[in-house]
Amino acid sequence: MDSFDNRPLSDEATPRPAAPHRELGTGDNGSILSPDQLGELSERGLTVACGLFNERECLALGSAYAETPLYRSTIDMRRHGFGEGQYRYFRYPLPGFLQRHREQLYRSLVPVANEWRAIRGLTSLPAEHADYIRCCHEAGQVRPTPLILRYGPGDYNRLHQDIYGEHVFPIQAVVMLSRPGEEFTGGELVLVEQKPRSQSRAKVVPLRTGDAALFAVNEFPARGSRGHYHLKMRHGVSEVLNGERLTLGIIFHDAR
Ligand SMILES: O=C(O)CCC(=O)C(=O)O
Ligand SMILES: [Fe+2]
Repeated sequence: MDSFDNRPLSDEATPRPAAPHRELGTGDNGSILSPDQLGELSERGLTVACGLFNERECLALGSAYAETPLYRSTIDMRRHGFGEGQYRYFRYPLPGFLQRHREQLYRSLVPVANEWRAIRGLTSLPAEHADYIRCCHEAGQVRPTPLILRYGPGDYNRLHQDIYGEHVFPIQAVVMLSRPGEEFTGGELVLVEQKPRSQSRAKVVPLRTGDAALFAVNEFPARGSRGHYHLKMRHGVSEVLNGERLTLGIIFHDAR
């Protein structure tokens, strides 16, 4: 069972000043993302949902980093040439609220994913994550991909793409669990966009605690004068200068 959900989440933690949150969930489109956010994601391959995770959820996930039984594997980034730092993939069942966020986010993101797929001439993905994950599992992609990443001073994450098999849900989320500027400095999330026959463009994504960056996993379409072209995306993290930086990654496909 999901013991994680029953753990006492301390309400006595030092209250953080509330960030001025961008509106989440207009209700009109049944999405936790506003039409503006979905439009920005669709056209630019990136949007930020401020305060998607609340303070309790961030604290709970941050302090759960040390709880080994929650994870299926722990990766030393240096050993694999991925950078410096460590990350841990959750095992199933995911903590209840993480499972709910993954399903709810999927439901909000799948219209953009399907719009991108239609431009590529690909079939639509199911509206519900449970049905999508069944397709992954049937294709042998059975290992859960949500993860927590931990970076200390000098740690960083090389530019990469999180593709784990034939099934690739084209959007992923990175949620900031730590308090930037207080708990760590440096460590910016960086996206690099590659337009065909052009030099690369970098985008630094400022995130506060609980904010989620939502961005293209491998590519997204843009309209050109002669139809669509595709921009390749890679993401990484600049060097952490001081302190400890924890993030949650939510990837919607599973891994082989
Ligand atoms: O730590 C970050 O900001 C990036 C995490 C990441 O690469 C991922 O979740 O796929
Ligand atoms: Fe990643």
